[in-house]
Amino acid sequence: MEFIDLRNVEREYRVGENIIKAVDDVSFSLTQGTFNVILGQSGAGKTTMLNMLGGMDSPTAGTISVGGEVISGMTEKELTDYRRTKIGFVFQFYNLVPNLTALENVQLAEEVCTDPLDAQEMLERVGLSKRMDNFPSQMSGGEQQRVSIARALAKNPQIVLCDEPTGALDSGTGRIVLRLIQDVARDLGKTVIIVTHNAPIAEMAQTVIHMSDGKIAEKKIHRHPKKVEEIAW
Ligand SMILES: Nc1ncnc2c1ncn2[C@@H]1O[C@H](COP(=O)(O)OP(=O)(O)OP(=O)(O)O)[C@@H](O)[C@H]1O
Repeated sequence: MEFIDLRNVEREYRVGENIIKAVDDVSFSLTQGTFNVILGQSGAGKTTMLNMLGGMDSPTAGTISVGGEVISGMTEKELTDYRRTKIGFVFQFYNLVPNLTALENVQLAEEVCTDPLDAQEMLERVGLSKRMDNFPSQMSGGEQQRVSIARALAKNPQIVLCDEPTGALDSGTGRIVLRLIQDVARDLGKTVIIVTHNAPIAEMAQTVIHMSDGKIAEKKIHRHPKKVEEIAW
């Protein structure tokens, strides 16, 4: 079985009389240590998928396994533990703590994880060795996103989940951030999943899960994924 494995996953929402299938009978698998994109238009079911992979939500049917462990039937407490130890999150709007410095934001990982990586080293890896004592408000959007990447990696997670990580950045800064996620995650052997509506980003991925209307419209494997510099944005 692959590292991440989804079988016939559904997530239904009941709104009044109606049932909405945000994710509808989705099956796919992803290999450990790869760079993957879940692509889709607004309403396709990407966030619902990300929430289930990240242990914030559970499917109403089907199974999700990660590293041989079935997460779809976990209790709230088990899911909290899973989120805390196995997943690093990178969000569109960074979600840094405003009154903590860059270093302190990354050090938060040490408080919640059993096997964290060194916060200073993670900030050096993302090119911020000179900005460790800066507060988020003293940094550009791209720099704040680099702090949030360092924070996600410092947890030493198995999976890095990124929700529109370049959505608030100009294209040049977005490229730098994507290259960083790709390079640092590869060096550290992490499995990356980026959720985006931005189709060119998918060309960088080894696997693309294209979602439409809650279903998989297409699954693509790129034997030779493009470098971020080769992508027409
Ligand atoms: N809590 C909820 N209650 C009812 N319907 C929901 C809920 N969350 C999502 N949905 C519905 O499920 C579908 C998929 O939503 P989802 O947020 O996963 O899409 P998305 O691809 O992430 O979209 P976007 O890019 O706009 O964030 C949509 O039709 C949405 O309205």
